[in-house]
Amino acid sequence: MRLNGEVSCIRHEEEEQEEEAEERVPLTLLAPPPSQKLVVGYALTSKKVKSFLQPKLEGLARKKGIIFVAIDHCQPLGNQGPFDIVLHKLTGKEWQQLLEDYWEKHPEVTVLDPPAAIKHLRNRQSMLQDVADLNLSDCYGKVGIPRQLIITKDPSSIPDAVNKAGLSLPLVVKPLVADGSAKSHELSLAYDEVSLSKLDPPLVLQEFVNHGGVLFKVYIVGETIKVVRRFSLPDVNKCEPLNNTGVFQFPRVSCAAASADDAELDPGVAELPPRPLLENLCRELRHRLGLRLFNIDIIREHGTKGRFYVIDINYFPGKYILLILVFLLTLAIVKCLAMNTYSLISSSAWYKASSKGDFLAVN
Ligand SMILES: Nc1ncnc2c1ncn2[C@@H]1O[C@H](COP(=O)(O)OP(=O)(O)OP(=O)(O)O)[C@@H](O)[C@H]1O
Ligand SMILES: O=P(O)(O)O[C@H]1[C@H](O)[C@@H](O)[C@H](OP(=O)(O)O)[C@@H](OP(=O)(O)O)[C@H]1O
Ligand SMILES: [Mg+2]
Ligand SMILES: [Mg+2]
Repeated sequence: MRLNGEVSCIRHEEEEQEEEAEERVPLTLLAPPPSQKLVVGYALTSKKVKSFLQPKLEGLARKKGIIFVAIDHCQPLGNQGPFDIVLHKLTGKEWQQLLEDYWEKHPEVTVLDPPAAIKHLRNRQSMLQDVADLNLSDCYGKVGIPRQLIITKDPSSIPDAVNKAGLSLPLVVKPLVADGSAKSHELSLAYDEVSLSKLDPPLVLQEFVNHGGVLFKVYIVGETIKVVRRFSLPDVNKCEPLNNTGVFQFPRVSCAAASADDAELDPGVAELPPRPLLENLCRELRHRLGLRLFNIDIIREHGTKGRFYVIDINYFPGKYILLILVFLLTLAIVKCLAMNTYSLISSSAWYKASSKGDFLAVN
């Protein structure tokens, strides 16, 4: 079995993604007529521009009739463009207001994704609410969220609150706000009750779920789902939690550049979540969240076959950018078709290719 986790060499991962996309996506079938251009306005942080808008991607997009144009996020959007699609990942009320004002006047523009829907993911409580409400359970497994407690003030009351809620130690301590800032990714593990009163709310305290040190990153791009394995935190011995005391900060493990490609993993840990279960979960979340570009982090409780927990949802993640390009191309074609400017031969060929599921596969 080939493990497809994070790889240490960025180039290697880019090449792999490109090969995968080329294998799966009949890109030649996806070219709108040369006269038809799709303008994608983007409002991204400089970090995101660097990781997403790589020259190779821009070049490929241009060949397919997609042009990326930087949006000045301090000026009204109506004075810029016109845009067919607005792709954005910026926080801030001013930007949100500018975008909403623009969208109200230009409902024909595709906004990836609606600001209100993204906002839902900026709070770790509301982020997982839809997964909890969904309470998905079928013959392939069960998907829930870890038991958790939200603390907004008074750290001295935390030990009592944890006791009352019946949460067991250790607890994963996460900042309530998940706005992409470095601080919002500062997580720690709290091993004892006394240390809990030294924490700095607003926080989410989440029960640690043993999962064999491997997590699944599920990328959702429109209708497409892509799953990879990443190394995660190792299991903790819950029978002797008192061996450890204190609060330990841990680094962004899931982003760490550690390859799982050649790792010898227990098959029960490495096995991907069942595809029908993921398809069901992703379809539901896509609708409930109203998002088209996001990823979910999901873990399998160690020792179980089908007990899964969603622990994190991120908007417009950094990987699988070629899938995003393909998604933009499909939007371009849909637009061309709507305007009747796309030839029948090309469209039927494209539909044939896409309905074969060439690039919709979960693997
Ligand atoms: N409840 C949990 N049980 C076990 N491990 C957990 C739990 N919550 C988080 N982790 C571990 O901590 C890591 C970081 O947690 P989480 O994904 O919530 O943080 P994040 O900062 O939002 O990460 P990302 O970089 O994916 O946005 C996870 O990848 C996983 O390894
Ligand atoms: O692409 P993967 O490895 O899945 O990691 C993503 C994280 O999961 C996201 O949380 C990051 O976004 P934020 O920093 O905005 O949370 C996201 O940051 P990005 O927006 O800079 O790409 C990625 O680091
Ligand atoms: Mg995560
Ligand atoms: Mg996250």
